[in-house]
Amino acid sequence: MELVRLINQSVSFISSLVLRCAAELQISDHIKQYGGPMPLHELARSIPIPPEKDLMLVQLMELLVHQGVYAKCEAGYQLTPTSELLLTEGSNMGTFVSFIPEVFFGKRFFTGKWFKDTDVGTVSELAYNGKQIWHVFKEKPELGNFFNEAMASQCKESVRDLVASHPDIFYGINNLVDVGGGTGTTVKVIADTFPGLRCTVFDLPNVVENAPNSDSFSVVGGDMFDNIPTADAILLKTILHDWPDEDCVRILERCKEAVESTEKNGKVIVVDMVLDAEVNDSKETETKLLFNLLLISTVGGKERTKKEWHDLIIRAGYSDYKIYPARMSLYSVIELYP
Ligand SMILES: C[S@@+](CC[C@H](N)C(=O)[O-])C[C@H]1O[C@@H](n2cnc3c(N)ncnc32)[C@H](O)[C@@H]1O
Ligand SMILES: O=c1cc(-c2ccc(O)cc2)oc2c(O)c(O)ccc12
Repeated sequence: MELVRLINQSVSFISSLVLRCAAELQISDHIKQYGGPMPLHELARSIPIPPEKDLMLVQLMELLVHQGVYAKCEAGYQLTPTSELLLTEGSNMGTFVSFIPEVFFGKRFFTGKWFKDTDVGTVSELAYNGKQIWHVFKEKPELGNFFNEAMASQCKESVRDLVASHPDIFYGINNLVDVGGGTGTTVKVIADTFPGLRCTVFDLPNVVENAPNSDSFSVVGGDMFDNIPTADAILLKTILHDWPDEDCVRILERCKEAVESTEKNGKVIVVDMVLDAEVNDSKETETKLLFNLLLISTVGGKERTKKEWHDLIIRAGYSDYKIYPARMSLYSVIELYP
């Protein structure tokens, strides 16, 4: 068993690559368009791939069926709720699963040498002359656009989950600013769900300049460490996990100032992982631990336990907070009250 476990883990990188391959070949879209269980040869011709590679496609599908990403019956391959998430006309998470950080940071990730090196800093700082990824993205817009699209492509699903599980969070507020909201995917879903709510996306100028023109939300460019537009509610969705504690305290202080300067009893809504929250699924804890390592190494952030969230919120001067358990996704909602 131990040997199998070790070998399994050492070849597990293939799982990420095969998933990326399925996304790039748009296998989910082809099966959906076929309209029923899709035989292998139909899938192969529809993609299309050269007939000499059919056998390779069989092996790829075998693994994905074994892992529950696709299903198979006698007549052919079928979608499962997991592979439906890759549908272009649906959640469209293809860009997210295609985001392989090696493209950004080279191969320095988690090598023994990297651990032993006296060089400290994130892999981004080591690969790009001491620069944080947010600055690299400004200089290399093609990398920045890929990252923003990857974030946007996982947003739809997690925000739909958020508004469905916790609609009450948005009741009674007139305006909301999504700080670090990228190109507006999150605020679009929120504004479409709550049409009376005025929404603004706030992010670095080089990011919001790529936001689509929309009647549903407005756009402001700026730096969240300097000044955040005032609002009844500030949303921080997967922002604080990018930063070490001292920076999070600064961001939370700016957010507190922004919600305190309105007439309403404002609040800050944090959407992020809670490492020791109740879990719905056995994969959840492992996924949180994987993300934790990813963030520590790429941006110098981390996922946090309930105690770490408590300490951060109190240090930033908030009087109270409430953690809502995650219902369907990895993310919990934490409401902060000034
Ligand atoms: C992990 S992404 C989260 C995007 C989005 N909230 C989501 O849930 O997908 C972090 C975002 O923070 C933005 N960001 C980084 N530094 C920032 C700063 N100093 N001021 C404003 N936004 C910043 C990035 O441009 C990026 O869009
Ligand atoms: O540096 C990253 C990388 C990711 C990432 C990696 C692999 C995927 O299939 C998707 C995403 O996500 C990040 C993230 O969410 C973040 O807040 C900062 C950095 C990164």
